[in-house]
This record gives sequence, structure tokens and C-alpha cells, in this order.
Amino acid sequence: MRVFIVNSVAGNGKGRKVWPVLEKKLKEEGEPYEVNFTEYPGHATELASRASRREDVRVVVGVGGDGTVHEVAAGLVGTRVPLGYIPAGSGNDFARAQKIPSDPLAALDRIVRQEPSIVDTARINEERMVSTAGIGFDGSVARAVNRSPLKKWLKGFTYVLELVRLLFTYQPRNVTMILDNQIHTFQDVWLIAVANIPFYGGGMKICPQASNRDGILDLCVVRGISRWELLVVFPKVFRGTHVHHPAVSMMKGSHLEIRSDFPMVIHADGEIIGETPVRIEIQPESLHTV
Ligand SMILES: Nc1ncnc2c1ncn2[C@@H]1O[C@H](COP(=O)(O)OP(=O)(O)OP(=O)(O)O)[C@@H](O)[C@H]1O
Repeated sequence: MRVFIVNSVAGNGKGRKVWPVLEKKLKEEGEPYEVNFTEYPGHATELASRASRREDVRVVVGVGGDGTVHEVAAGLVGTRVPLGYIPAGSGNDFARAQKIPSDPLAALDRIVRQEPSIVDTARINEERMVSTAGIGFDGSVARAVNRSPLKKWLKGFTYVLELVRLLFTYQPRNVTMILDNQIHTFQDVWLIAVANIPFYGGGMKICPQASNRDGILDLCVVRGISRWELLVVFPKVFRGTHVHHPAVSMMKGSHLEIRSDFPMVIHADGEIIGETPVRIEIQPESLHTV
């Protein structure tokens, strides 16, 4: 049995539109399937967790964006049931990293053909991180995007709009970070990105070397830079060449704790999960995927 979890609100309704296309194909194939539509934030985790406890379930397929991957994966981590994914969100960074086609039927076909593999996830406070987390500026941007009434009309451009707006208002913070038992202090920190895949925010290559198959987290710390300089450096993140700037430090580690002089907003896979302090720990090979 294949269980589909469809987020109808993902991608401004793309999730809802994609499902009939998938269902037509599934009916033609004649393989048994079930579908559940999410009714509220967090529902996908409950549905995935319930499905994973059933003997007859072969795969749980999330249909939506990175928030849907985040929620479905949280219900599957540590179980034998693999996560399948049909991208129908605004950013779809997990799909970009996993090389999942954007065409829903091609993505469905891939789930059938692909050999299952196993990837890393991370614990972040009491939550789960599948792809990336952002602390500070990008957490504040993610919160602003999620709350923005413009998201419906401007779609992916809302991210750039909120990012530019916050560039002029965000207050950098002083941070103490313990990374694998080493203490680092940073002044005027704009953001700390923690990554299992290279991309976030819809294709920005924040940690170009990150991989969810290497058992380690990649970090990008941006600090001690003026607003104007940051504005100049920002476009480089789309090619990943920001890593050469002196205000950018790239690090790697498996366990970190971050404390800041004022609270910094945290997102995991684009979902706001709270504010600093934060503790993040890699959990190698914790999620099966197809
Ligand atoms: N029925 C629902 N009503 C309201 N919100 C929901 C519902 N089902 C799921 N959600 C929430 O929808 C949010 C957005 O989902 P998702 O991230 O998959 O789409 P997206 O934001 O369009 O894509 P991306 O993250 O790739 O840009 C998630 O926070 C999820 O908790």
C-alpha cells in the first residue's frame, strides 16, 4: 500500500491541483493506494506516524513543499517506511537536492523505480530538521514570509521582498556557539545556517558542500558586515560564491549549541520552531527515502 499525504495549501493551492493528476495515473496503474489531505499544520506528522505503524504500508508520499517534507519526515524518522515526495510547494529545495523532477507524474514514476536509500536528518531542540535550519536573519525572513499576505500573489518573490525589507531593519546579535566541544564567539551575527543539503529559500546555495549522506552538518555563519555590503554579497548565494567573502565562515560539525545576547528566530525547513537558545545534533542515516 502507498499512502499519500497531500497538503492542499502548499504552493498556493498547487498541492490541491496536483492530486487529481496523480490519482488518474494511480487508478490506471491499479496499485492500491490511500490518500489523506492535511487539515491543519502538524497534521502530516500525525498521519505519517500512524501510517508507519501499519504492516501493509510500503511508502508514505508527501505532496507539497518543504514544510510538508519536514512534517511527513518527522513522522517517519527511525522507522522502516521510506519517504516519497512529489514537489508541489513554492520553494521545493528538498526536491532540488534529491534531484526529484518538478513534473508530478515524473516524480511519481521515480518513486516506483528508485531504489530506497537512507539519509541524515537532525534533531533541533524538540523538533526535526530534514534539509536546513536558519538562525537569526533568515529565521526572521522565514517568519515574515510565512505571515505575509502577499505570498498568495507574489509566490517565490515574497522571499526576496521580505529579505530586502529585513536587510534594512534587522539587528545583528552576539553569539556563543559550542561546536563539537569547541567554543566560538561571534559579534554582530546576521545568520547561522545549518544544512544537510546545499539549498534553502528556493534555490539559494547557502552551504554548497552540504550533503544528507555524509553524517555531518554544514554551517554558514555571516557576521560583522554592513547592510550595504550584505546587499552586495547576497546575490552570490545563488551560485554559492558568497563562501569566499571574509564575513562568511563555513564550518562543519555534528553537534552544536547556540546562545545569543537577544533571542534569534529559528526555522527548520522553512517552518518557524522558536528562538535561541538552540541545540542541534546530526542523526546519521535516520530517514529512508525513495
Ligand atoms: N490544511 C492546512 N491548513 C493550513 N495550513 C496547513 C494545512 N496543511 C498543512 N499546512 C501547513 O502549510 C504550510 C506550508 O506547507 P509547505 O511548506 O509544504 O508549502 P510551501 O510553503 O508552499 O512550500 P515551500 O516550503 O517549498 O516553499 C506548512 O507549515 C504546513 O504546516
